[in-house]
Amino acid sequence: MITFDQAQALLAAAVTPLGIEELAIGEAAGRVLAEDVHAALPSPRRDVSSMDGYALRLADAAVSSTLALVGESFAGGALPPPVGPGQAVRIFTGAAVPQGADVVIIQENCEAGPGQVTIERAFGSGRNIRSMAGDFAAGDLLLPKGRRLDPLAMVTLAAADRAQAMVFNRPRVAVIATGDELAAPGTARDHPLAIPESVSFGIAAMIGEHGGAIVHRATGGDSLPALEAAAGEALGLADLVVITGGASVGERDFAKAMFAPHGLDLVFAKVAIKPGKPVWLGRAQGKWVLGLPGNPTSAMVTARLFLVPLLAVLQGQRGDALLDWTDLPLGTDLPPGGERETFVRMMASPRGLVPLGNQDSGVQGALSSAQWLVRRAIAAGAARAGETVPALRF
Ligand SMILES: Nc1nc2c(c(=O)[nH]1)N[C@H]1C(S)=C(S)[C@@H](COP(=O)(O)OP(=O)(O)OC[C@H]3O[C@@H](n4cnc5c(N)ncnc54)[C@H](O)[C@@H]3O)O[C@H]1N2
Ligand code: MOO
Repeated sequence: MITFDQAQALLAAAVTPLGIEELAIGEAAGRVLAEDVHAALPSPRRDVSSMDGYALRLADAAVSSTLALVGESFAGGALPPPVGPGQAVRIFTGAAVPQGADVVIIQENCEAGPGQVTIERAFGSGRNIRSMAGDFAAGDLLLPKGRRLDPLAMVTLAAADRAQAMVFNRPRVAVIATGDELAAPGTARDHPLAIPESVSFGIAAMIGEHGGAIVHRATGGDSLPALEAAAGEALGLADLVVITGGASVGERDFAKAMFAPHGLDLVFAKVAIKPGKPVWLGRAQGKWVLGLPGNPTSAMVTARLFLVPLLAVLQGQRGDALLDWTDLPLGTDLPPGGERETFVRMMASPRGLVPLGNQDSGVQGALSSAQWLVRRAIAAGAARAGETVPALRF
């Protein structure tokens, strides 16, 4: 059996990004940039006021002085006239600072009269002026290739004055859940031998959060001919097929077998991890196939550890960038590690991380309380409360 690191290296070596396309900015949220984005303009474009008030010369800014109002400056309005000695311009937030002015006194410290303004109160040392290009200059690199256009990056993209962006294609993903016992949520109560099909809903949500588009969903029983047909249909529609269940060694574990007539080539199968040992990755008809164990906790842990990096690489990112372990303190002692590398489901507490009480691979009830996966090496020694351990956001 290969180790977790070996499996990650095989994934990174085998998988390459999908194609790229140009999208209008309004369509690009959530995509990954396939180009560097440079600023077309400086920001701010010129010296602008950061407050509503009066622009004047610092030399004229004594308390009780009265200045002649010679114009006004609005954001997006005409450029104001210059300010000379003894003069001021009415100014608003974001508006151009007139030539000659080097301070804006906020209006709360002034009293305006007809054609004039008097500085009534002492003001602080701030000039209330944002300098031209103080944020970025024209030509500056604002967003690198590989950056996901999350809500914050969307602001930066628009500020670069870009109407469109080159982005990686969204991976089209098919999700197949297998098992004769599975029934659609809401219907299991009607069949004494059925259980709700839960896993694919978590997997589909994770795919959506990481930039994939679900193009097909199916639930298959445990009959091989029907599963072979389902595999063919999914391969025809998607860049990636995620199949849950049937990954182990049971008589009706057909997840790999159903892709065999479609030319399945395995990248790896079986990894020395707990939970999730039966996870496998392959390629068939030029499409990726990721097999996850059916046990709900195992499926979600292996999705976080393999599906998320796989989606990242398909979208031009480094898969290991999504495996960003942080050292965090334990809130309790941990027993020694076993013969498989273990990913312990943990919650944050004021004392540090504490494991969920039930670490069984089949857990569904407490799964929503799991916030972190703590990595425990094969045969790791016991860990004490207060020690730091590598943790990954689950
Ligand atoms: N003799 C051995 N038995 C097992 C081994 C082994 O090495 N030797 N490995 C175990 C491990 S580890 C795991 S993990 C499981 C995974 O097996 P499968 O991927 O074949 O999963 P299934 O048998 O199909 O299902 C396991 C369990 O999960 C439930 N399930 C499956 N799919 C769903 C779903 N979509 N929604 C909700 N629940 C689901 C299923 O009913 C089973 O209870 O194998 C061990 N066995
Ligand atoms: O590896 Mo399985 O996921 O332990 O139960």
